[in-house]
Amino acid sequence: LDFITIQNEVEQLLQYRELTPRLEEALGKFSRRDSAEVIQPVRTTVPLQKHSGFLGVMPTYMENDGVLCTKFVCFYKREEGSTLPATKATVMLLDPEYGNVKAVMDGEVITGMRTAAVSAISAKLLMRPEAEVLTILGSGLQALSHYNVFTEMFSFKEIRVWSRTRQSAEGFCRSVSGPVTVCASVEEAVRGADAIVTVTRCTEPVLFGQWVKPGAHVAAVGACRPNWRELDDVLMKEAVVYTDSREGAMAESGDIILSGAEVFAELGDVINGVKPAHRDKTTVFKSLGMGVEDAVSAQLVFDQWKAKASLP
Ligand SMILES: NC(=O)C1=CN([C@@H]2O[C@H](COP(=O)(O)OP(=O)(O)OC[C@H]3O[C@@H](n4cnc5c(N)ncnc54)[C@H](O)[C@@H]3O)[C@@H](O)[C@H]2O)C=CC1
Ligand SMILES: O=C(O)C1=NCCCC1
Repeated sequence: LDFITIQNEVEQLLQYRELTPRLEEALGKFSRRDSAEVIQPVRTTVPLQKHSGFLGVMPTYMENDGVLCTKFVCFYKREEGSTLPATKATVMLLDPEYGNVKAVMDGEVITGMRTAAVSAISAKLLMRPEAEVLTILGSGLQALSHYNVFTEMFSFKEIRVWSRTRQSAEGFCRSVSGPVTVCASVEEAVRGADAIVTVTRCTEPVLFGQWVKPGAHVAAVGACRPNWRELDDVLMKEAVVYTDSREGAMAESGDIILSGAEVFAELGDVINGVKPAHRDKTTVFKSLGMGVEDAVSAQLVFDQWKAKASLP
């Protein structure tokens, strides 16, 4: 086997049931900073000024696991009303011994599922167990993958969705089954919510601390540039802030850099038992996305693909 391209099959090959435990393990490995486990530099970002976008290159090597991977992801601000996707990604698996490409796969499903699964891990660790109300701000690709994994892993009594236009929030609700309601404003959507997922392309705060119930858990997924925001200073300063990578957060998260909020821990520190999970407090998990998440996802896709094709 020399080189394969796995495109549309990724969706069939990747299941949260198998992916989520691998991601949890990978987050723990990353936070140990052992170079035999994970080498993952902060992503290199090249501005695509003419197109209001960025190319992110995300290499990762997991020596003990024999996994060498890189993702290329372009992400864009996009004009209001644009139907073009916010991100477009390709994932490449390489043989670490010879350097040859083992597989090239479409990164859209991987990016959607691994990001949502990591947010769900943050909720498993940091959300109050009696949580009943989930709010999703945004109605795009990440909103759907977050809806799917959060409803698979938890039993919310009520799910609220807000989007910039009522039409897109209604379209989202029609595309899923379950107890979902459309909210007319962010305030209406988040007041009283136990868990809040922010998956917007906004560059100014959309979620304000004054509306957030004390003890709620926020998984903040958008605003991945140092001058972009989704959350306001009040929320960032009142909450206990967790992230996927401290270095990534200090380089890329406008919510952390501009608010001056302190990062309390990485999710991996909680998984490794070296930092506590403050479930009793308001918590923010600031997600930037990591190459190691793509690496374990791509390896899982590759293993499943090989098993399906009955290859050695
Ligand atoms: N942390 C991570 O690992 C990752 C983060 N992302 C980020 O997550 C966000 C969502 O990604 P997708 O769902 O793929 O995008 P999408 O384009 O499919 O959906 C974006 C949503 O944001 C809304 N939106 C756009 N501009 C807005 C504004 N100014 N205010 C409020 N809402 C606005 C859109 O109406 C839409 O509902 C993006 O910011 C993306 O860069 C994406 C992939 C991974
Ligand atoms: O990790 C990723 O993949 C991304 N993170 C932030 C912006 C778009 C893609």
